[in-house]
Amino acid sequence: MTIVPVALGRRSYDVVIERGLLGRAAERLAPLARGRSMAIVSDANVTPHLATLQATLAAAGIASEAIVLPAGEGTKSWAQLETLTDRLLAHGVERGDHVVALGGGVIGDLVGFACSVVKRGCGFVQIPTTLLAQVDSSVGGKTAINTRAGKNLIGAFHQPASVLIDPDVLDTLPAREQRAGYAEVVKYGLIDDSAFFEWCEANGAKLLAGDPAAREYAIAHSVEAKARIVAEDERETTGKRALLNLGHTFGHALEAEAGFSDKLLHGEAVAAGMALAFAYSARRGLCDRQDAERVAAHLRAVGLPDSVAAAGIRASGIVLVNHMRHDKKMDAGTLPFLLARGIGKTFVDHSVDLTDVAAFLDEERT
Ligand SMILES: NC(=O)c1ccc[n+]([C@@H]2O[C@H](COP(=O)([O-])OP(=O)(O)OC[C@H]3O[C@@H](n4cnc5c(N)ncnc54)[C@H](O)[C@@H]3O)[C@@H](O)[C@H]2O)c1
Ligand SMILES: O=C(O)C(=O)C[C@@H](O)[C@H](O)[C@H](O)COP(=O)(O)O
Ligand SMILES: [Zn+2]
Repeated sequence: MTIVPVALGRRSYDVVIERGLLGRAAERLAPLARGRSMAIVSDANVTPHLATLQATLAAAGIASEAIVLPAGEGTKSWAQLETLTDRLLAHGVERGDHVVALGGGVIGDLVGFACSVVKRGCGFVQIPTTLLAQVDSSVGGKTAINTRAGKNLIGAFHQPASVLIDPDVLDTLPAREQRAGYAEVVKYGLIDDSAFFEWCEANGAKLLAGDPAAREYAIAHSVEAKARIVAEDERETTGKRALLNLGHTFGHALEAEAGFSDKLLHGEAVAAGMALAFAYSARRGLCDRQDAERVAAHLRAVGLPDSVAAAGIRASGIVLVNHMRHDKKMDAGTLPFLLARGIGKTFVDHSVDLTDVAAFLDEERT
């Protein structure tokens, strides 16, 4: 078992990582249940794991009500937020209760946001069931839904009370979703840990094939990296947490162009976005072209997109840049960009000209 503390003063919590933990989750959830029925929110593809969780709770004498929402990015919407908050209120959730988010980043982000507003805030627990959610979205308290204007534009910071990670639930996750989650694993190496990027180059294929040791190492290492950054800059005000946005300004623009649909998964968009951030850094003379090519080569090697075209997007540079103008990092008309001086040397650049980014994206298409 690995326990990673997320140190946030009175909002501190532990991330527990242990194979088979789902079947023993009642031990950790009992104190949070307070003898009341727990609402468990999940999606239609996670029902086998939902059954395991409800059975272990029932065996421990804890009642639960399942709220099963449609799967997919479209569920991070006003409509599903309304459905979910209505269901939570009908369940009788109190401010002192803890709602369980059992699913990927979509369920985690939606449930976290719902719990930040229901009765002006109730507790929640993350039990992430995708690689992406285990290495990234379940930790750190960013919660949100998407709107017509863009990705994650309506949301709140609301920390979970606990994060319970069972790597074995990934056995049922489709290969494409494993790859998408792996993009956020690679991200930690690219941000500030070149040794971890080398580990990814050597072990990424093994991890994606379901090797338990590689999987557990990647999850623990990623959670430790995220916990360290979030503890330093919980609300993304100092620039430190913004590093976790590497590849996301490009990536969110690609996702918006894909209509937040299964055509392009978040992790796939982030993979292409990270390759673009490195290629743009090289074009600006900030980092060696070999580094940019090495990043792209690793992403391609594991089957992730490394360009706008490989992400299946045909939009012009200006169309993509217009999506970027909605980015939450926008500050008095300028958009801080996550660029790199090399692998493991990501930094925030405040001098990026969006017209130049549009020109770069147009060149990149040809
Ligand atoms: N809050 C954050 O810090 C943060 C960080 C990264 C990403 N995100 C958000 O997370 C979302 C993406 O999350 P995701 O990649 O987990 O997507 P997801 O939640 O849509 O899950 C991916 C797919 O896998 C299915 N699934 C989940 N667990 C499964 C399992 N164990 N077995 C079989 N199928 C399973 C789901 O039903 C879905 O179809 C995006 O909206 C992104 O913006 C948030
Ligand atoms: O936790 C963070 O901070 C991140 O940036 C993690 C990202 O992987 C995640 O996709 C996040 O939701 C993006 O942040 P946003 O503020 O641009 O929505
Ligand atoms: Zn992300």
